[in-house]
Amino acid sequence: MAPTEAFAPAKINLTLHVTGQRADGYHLLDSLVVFAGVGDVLRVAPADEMSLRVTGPMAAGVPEDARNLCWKAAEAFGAPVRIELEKHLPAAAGIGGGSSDAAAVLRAMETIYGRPFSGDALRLGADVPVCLLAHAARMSGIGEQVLPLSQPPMDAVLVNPGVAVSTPAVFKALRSRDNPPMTDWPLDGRSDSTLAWLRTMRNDLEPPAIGVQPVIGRVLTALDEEGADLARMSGSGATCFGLFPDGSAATAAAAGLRAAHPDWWVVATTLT
Ligand SMILES: C[C@@](CO)(OP(=O)(O)O)[C@H](O)COP(=O)(O)OP(=O)(O)OC[C@H]1O[C@@H](n2ccc(N)nc2=O)[C@H](O)[C@@H]1O
Ligand SMILES: Nc1ncnc2c1ncn2[C@@H]1O[C@H](COP(=O)(O)OP(=O)(O)O)[C@@H](O)[C@H]1O
Repeated sequence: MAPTEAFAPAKINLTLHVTGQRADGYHLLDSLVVFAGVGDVLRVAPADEMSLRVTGPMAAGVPEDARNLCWKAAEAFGAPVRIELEKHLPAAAGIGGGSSDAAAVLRAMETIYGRPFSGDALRLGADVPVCLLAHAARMSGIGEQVLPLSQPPMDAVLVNPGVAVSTPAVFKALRSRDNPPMTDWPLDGRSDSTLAWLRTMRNDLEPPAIGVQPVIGRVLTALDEEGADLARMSGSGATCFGLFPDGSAATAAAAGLRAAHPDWWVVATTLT
């Protein structure tokens, strides 16, 4: 039987407000999440026992055993499968690579076995519910509340400076845990009003992440210098995104960033 293919797009937090902390230590979030055109590719097929092979340009260091979220997702679905993960996204990068991979495995298994995933996606990771939706959404709670919304497509450049960032370390370095939630966003679907609103929003994890990895500050400056309308970090970092007026401006900015920083991961893409 031919493997079922599933795409695992990069998750981008256009905003990430930390609004409180639960007694168990998890933080309450209010985040506008979108998905990029770039991502990992999963090939999943039924098998007698679980196996995982990781290939692709970003495979180095990604676990090929039960530590991988893909493996955990298949176990949660409840059937052994053979998985090939073609890794294009940097890991530990604030773009939900592992979570999006896990969600793609669940989607592929839903197709293969003809039944919906009946487990709790949140138990796999706080980002897995929104990645299972794979559509623009307001994410709240600790990640379990996901409200789909329509969002004008945005031309963007994603930049990762090649440093892995630990999500718990960034949350730990956060100074204020009780910050205001997002305000209501414009409903007119216009790119200019969405951009103006986004500029007034925040990623509360950006200052602590810059404290942990100062190169993130240099990425944001480089995106500003390439003419981004808005430059901000995604998730707990270190990947940052720049929003550009159109696709050709994003492509030109990406070329400039690659020339100046050949060791950085730089991709022009569309966020939807
Ligand atoms: C910060 C976010 C924003 O979208 O993205 P990433 O930076 O991971 O991409 C996510 O909330 C991360 O989701 P995910 O990476 O799935 O988190 P988990 O594995 O569940 O948790 C990793 C650790 O992050 C912290 N954590 C995570 C989510 C949350 N709402 N509060 C937390 O305090 C906890 O220290 C937890 O032990
Ligand atoms: N499928 C996967 N892809 C990448 N990393 C994974 C995967 N499964 C487990 N991991 C582990 O999870 C950690 C966090 O990776 P990732 O999900 O990409 O980061 P983030 O939570 O910042 O978006 C990595 O350090 C890696 O060891």
